[in-house]
Amino acid sequence: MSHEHAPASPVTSRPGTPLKGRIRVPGDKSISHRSMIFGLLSIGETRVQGLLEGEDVLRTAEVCRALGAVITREGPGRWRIVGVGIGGLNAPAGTLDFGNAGTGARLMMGVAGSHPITSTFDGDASLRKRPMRRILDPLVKMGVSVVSEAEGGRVPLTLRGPRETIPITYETPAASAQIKSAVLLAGLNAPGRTTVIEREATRDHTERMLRLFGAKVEVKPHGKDGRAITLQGQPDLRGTTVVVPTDPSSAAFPLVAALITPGSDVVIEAVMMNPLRIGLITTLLEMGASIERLSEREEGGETVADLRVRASRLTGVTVPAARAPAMIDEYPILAVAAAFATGTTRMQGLHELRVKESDRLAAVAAGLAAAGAEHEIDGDDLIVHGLSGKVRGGATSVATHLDHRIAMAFLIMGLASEAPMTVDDGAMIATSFPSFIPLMRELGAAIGG
Ligand SMILES: O=C(O)C1=C[C@@H](OP(=O)(O)O)[C@@H](O)[C@H](O)C1
Ligand SMILES: C=C(OP(=O)(O)O)C(=O)O
Repeated sequence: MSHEHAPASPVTSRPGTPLKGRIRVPGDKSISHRSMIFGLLSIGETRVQGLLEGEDVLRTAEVCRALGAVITREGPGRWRIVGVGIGGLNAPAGTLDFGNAGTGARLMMGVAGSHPITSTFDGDASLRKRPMRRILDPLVKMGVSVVSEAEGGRVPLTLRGPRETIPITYETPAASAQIKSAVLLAGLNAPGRTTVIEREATRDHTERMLRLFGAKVEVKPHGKDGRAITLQGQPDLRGTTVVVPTDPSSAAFPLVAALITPGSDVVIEAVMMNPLRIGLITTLLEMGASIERLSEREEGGETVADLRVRASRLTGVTVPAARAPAMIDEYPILAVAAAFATGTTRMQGLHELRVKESDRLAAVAAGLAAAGAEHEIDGDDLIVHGLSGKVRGGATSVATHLDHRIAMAFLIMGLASEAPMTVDDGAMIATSFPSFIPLMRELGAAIGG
């Protein structure tokens, strides 16, 4: 059953030698999901290089197959998708099971919901707790019927698309690339112009990929930090080649590991430097981190850089709420860095963390407490009082709540704390970063089951 998992597998990390070497993390999860979805919605063949072969993306691939795409794996990270084109989706035979993947589920609600088919969405126990009303509200305005849903707009839920989808102008109620993308993807099958207004700019991978596949998209500034994105509906998307740059949200883990483990000197190769994704690097530089951006170049339409990271004395800072969209998935690992810093780090405006794979504010606070790291939650702010490099560690079972980023963050903590750290379940790491443990071991980290 989709909402059940194999028995938990605990993982332990231990303090050891400095981290040394060069690694390259896998492809970006956001772009990988989207490359499958755009492949499905195109006519002809799409070839993907550097796809993240994590469980979340593989679920999206499976769903694209159920909707009619022919998808083949041609080698490591190399995939071929033959799409059905906008308007051409097949009615799926069974439930669309997204496992742990919020991005996959929410974006595909826009895709399937805007077609005259009935589709049922489900996922694991974590996905079943996450709010979907934020996607259903705009889709209903576009003419989509929500046939049934679990209490409070959660999966399992069933959508039926209208004969003709209605183009809308919609202002997103939260800074969320998933909401923006669901509406734009639904707008692809609506005659006329669909506009999404966001008060704060969020990751722009959907807009970039729309253009790459041949859609007309206008992006205008809106207010102080926002954008208005307008799409001309029912374009002919044409299959193309997608080169997936590496995932800065995965690079964040070895990066912080090198900063907090004394004597470390590591290069993380070809990290995607999309400005809407690198709020963590900005923050760590403000904290005094030694991070050099080397050999900047283009890969897959994005700037990438090799990051040379050396162990550093970090100082606490205030992270403004306005930076949250550019580092939304990085707060758990920033909280770990902050525990090793000198002074207090205040991370402001973290309400969206409560609706991720777990309530990440609560999960981070519990993990910090188990490791003897001082912290407080003040409304939507997380405050960590740094221990100047001397974190006790020694937690014997940090509760990960089916959340990959909680698992990885506290395993990184254990590389530099005084006593080892054990997380209750490492299985979910495979959703976004299946090679996390082998790559960290390549750098000399002591992490094991
Ligand atoms: O659009 C995307 O690919 C993502 C958007 C973010 O979610 P929200 O849109 O809910 O902020 C992020 O947390 C998630 O990991 C990936
Ligand atoms: C929030 C995340 O992903 P998703 O919303 O796709 O489950 C994440 O990867 O940290």
